[in-house]
Amino acid sequence: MIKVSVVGAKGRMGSHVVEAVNNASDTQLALALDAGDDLTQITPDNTDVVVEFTVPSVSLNNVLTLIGQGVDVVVGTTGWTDEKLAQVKEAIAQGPKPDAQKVFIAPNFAISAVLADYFAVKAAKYFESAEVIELHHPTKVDAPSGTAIHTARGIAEARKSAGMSPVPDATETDGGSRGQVIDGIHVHAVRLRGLNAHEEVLFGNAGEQLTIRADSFDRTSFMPGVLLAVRKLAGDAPTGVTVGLDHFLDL
Ligand SMILES: NC(=O)c1ccc[n+]([C@@H]2O[C@H](COP(=O)([O-])OP(=O)(O)OC[C@H]3O[C@@H](n4cnc5c(N)ncnc54)[C@H](O)[C@@H]3O)[C@@H](O)[C@H]2O)c1
Ligand SMILES: O=C(O)C1=N[C@H](C(=O)O)CCC1
Repeated sequence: MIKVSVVGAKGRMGSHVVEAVNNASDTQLALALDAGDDLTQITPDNTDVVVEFTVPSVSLNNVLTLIGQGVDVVVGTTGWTDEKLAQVKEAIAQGPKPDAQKVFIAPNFAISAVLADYFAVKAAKYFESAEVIELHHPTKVDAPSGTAIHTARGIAEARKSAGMSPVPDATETDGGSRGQVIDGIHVHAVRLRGLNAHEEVLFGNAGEQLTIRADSFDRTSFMPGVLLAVRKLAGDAPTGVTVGLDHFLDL
């Protein structure tokens, strides 16, 4: 049995993870902690893998504490920047198991979203224009979504590798309506009661359009991906920091 502790266990995602861990035949719940709890209760004696779903403002500190505790961590919380990832790598190097520590971070655990992201990166070099629209429930604290940032960066990277020019855009007045520009790609965030987690990637050429869309209607959609990551970390996942569930899929 894989012993799993959950941090952020009372949250929308964390409570689903507790249920998924309790229901899977190869995992068992160790500790379920939330704000105000002492994370140093989590040790290699009681926990094989920690799943962390909290809020972007606290996640880095939680991960640094858990690395200090010598436990492997699956992170679903958003808000990861290159600077934060560098701090995680440094903490691993200075931590109790620098050669064995595993930290896995995924902006999205839903297979639909991971595939949409993957297909978007493949399509990127074939289209002059690209924009990302993400649509979420109105209780989400961050915008744009971590998934949309990841998608925009992937599209930008693919365009750069293909030697493409910036996306065409003659906008002279904006007022914010063109969204946030991430590595040259416009990202638009919609917050609407009734939605859960959705993303559309729009690609355009003269006379044609490709739309790639992923819809997570329910948070249960994230749980197979979370359990896959837990099993990989308890098994043959690479050491160090890995970002993106695509690394654990046969793509
Ligand atoms: N990767 C994915 O597939 C995926 C899917 C959905 C949500 N998310 C992300 O997961 C995060 C959580 O989303 P949510 O909807 O569950 O939020 P939420 O607000 O429902 O839950 C967050 C939980 O974290 C707890 N918390 C706050 N500070 C803490 C601390 N210092 N230590 C421990 N727990 C603390 C809160 O009390 C709360 O219970 C967000 O960043 C969201 O974008 C990722
Ligand atoms: O509900 C959320 O919050 C979600 N956050 C992630 C993101 O920001 O990309 C994944 C989708 C759901």
